[in-house]
Amino acid sequence: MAQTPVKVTVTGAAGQIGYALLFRIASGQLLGADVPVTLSLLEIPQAVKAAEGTAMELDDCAFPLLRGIEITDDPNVAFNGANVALLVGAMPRKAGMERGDLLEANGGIFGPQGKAINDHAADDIRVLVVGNPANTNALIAQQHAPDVPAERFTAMTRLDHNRALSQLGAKLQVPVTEIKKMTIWGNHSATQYPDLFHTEVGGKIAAELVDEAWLRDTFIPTVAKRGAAIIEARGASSAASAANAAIDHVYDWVNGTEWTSAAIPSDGSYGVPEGLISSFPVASRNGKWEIIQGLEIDAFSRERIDASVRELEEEREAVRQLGLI
Ligand SMILES: NC(=O)C1=CN([C@@H]2O[C@H](COP(=O)(O)OP(=O)(O)OC[C@H]3O[C@@H](n4cnc5c(N)ncnc54)[C@H](O)[C@@H]3O)[C@@H](O)[C@H]2O)C=CC1
Ligand SMILES: O=C([O-])CC(=O)C(=O)O
Repeated sequence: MAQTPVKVTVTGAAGQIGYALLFRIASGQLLGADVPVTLSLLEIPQAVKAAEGTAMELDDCAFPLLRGIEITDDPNVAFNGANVALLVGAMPRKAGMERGDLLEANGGIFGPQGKAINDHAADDIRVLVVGNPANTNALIAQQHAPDVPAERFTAMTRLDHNRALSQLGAKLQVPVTEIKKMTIWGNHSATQYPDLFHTEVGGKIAAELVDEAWLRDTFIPTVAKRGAAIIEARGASSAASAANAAIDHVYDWVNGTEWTSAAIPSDGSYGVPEGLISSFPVASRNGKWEIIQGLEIDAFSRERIDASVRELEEEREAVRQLGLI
């Protein structure tokens, strides 16, 4: 019997990440080379025409797995029956905007989208928030979806994870495939903590293979500030690498992995207050993320995890004050 296609909804579909993402989803890289998909493209009214142009190009690829494309400016339509939702569309920070302005603008986007997911998505809906500030946008959406299991709302730190793999691989002159157990903790922001104290290369702990000054003064800031460095170099924020990370996140969530990084609702593990959507070392088993337990956290790591978690708490408090959750 023919397999029912999986409905994948992408918001901000006409944006630069959307353009890098949709073709890869349609080609089977998001879920697997044997899984048919339908795409639902959600945009604001002014960008619907551009999304239609992207849909024309998707048609022109004649992807064997692509069974339909829907384009809409109505979240209730876009999320109706959705199995996977990639929330990419967001208001980017502009000159003169404070964090609070950004949180408020995005609350207006992610609250209604969370509600539409709650009311219309399929029972197995999985949500990945890419739009910044990703962790707190995910929290806002989740808080508007009380009927959806809380752990189905996640935010993307896989790009940070991949950046960390690449930086370490270059430093040690090893292929990224030889690096195991990389971990990003905390917020997808400059306070994030890429942790090499549990990372293994050839069976050795990575932090012991590099000098402390490089770890502290080069590796951590390079990974944490890579987004800004890309903007500086390219004149636009990361797009293909962000789309690639979104593909990695969902593929591993659905198909399983023994170790990666994802921002998922905290259950209180490692002193991260329950409910915050914070990045952890995670495995995925039977389609569910699990926080990897039992890691020793030394004072160096503790201080950095706590700083990033504090920022997440401040963001949560700010959106509470704004009445967004
Ligand atoms: N978590 C991560 O690692 C990363 C996150 N990002 C974030 O991803 C977001 C998207 O980035 P780009 O694609 O480069 O931006 P972009 O500006 O090229 O595209 C955003 C699209 O979202 C649409 N949009 C705005 N409000 C919407 C709404 N309410 N519903 C549906 N669509 C809406 C816009 O019309 C636009 O087409 C930004 O917030 C960016 O900061 C970017 C890179 C990495
Ligand atoms: O920094 C930005 O604005 C885009 C982003 O999230 C990243 O590249 O990590």
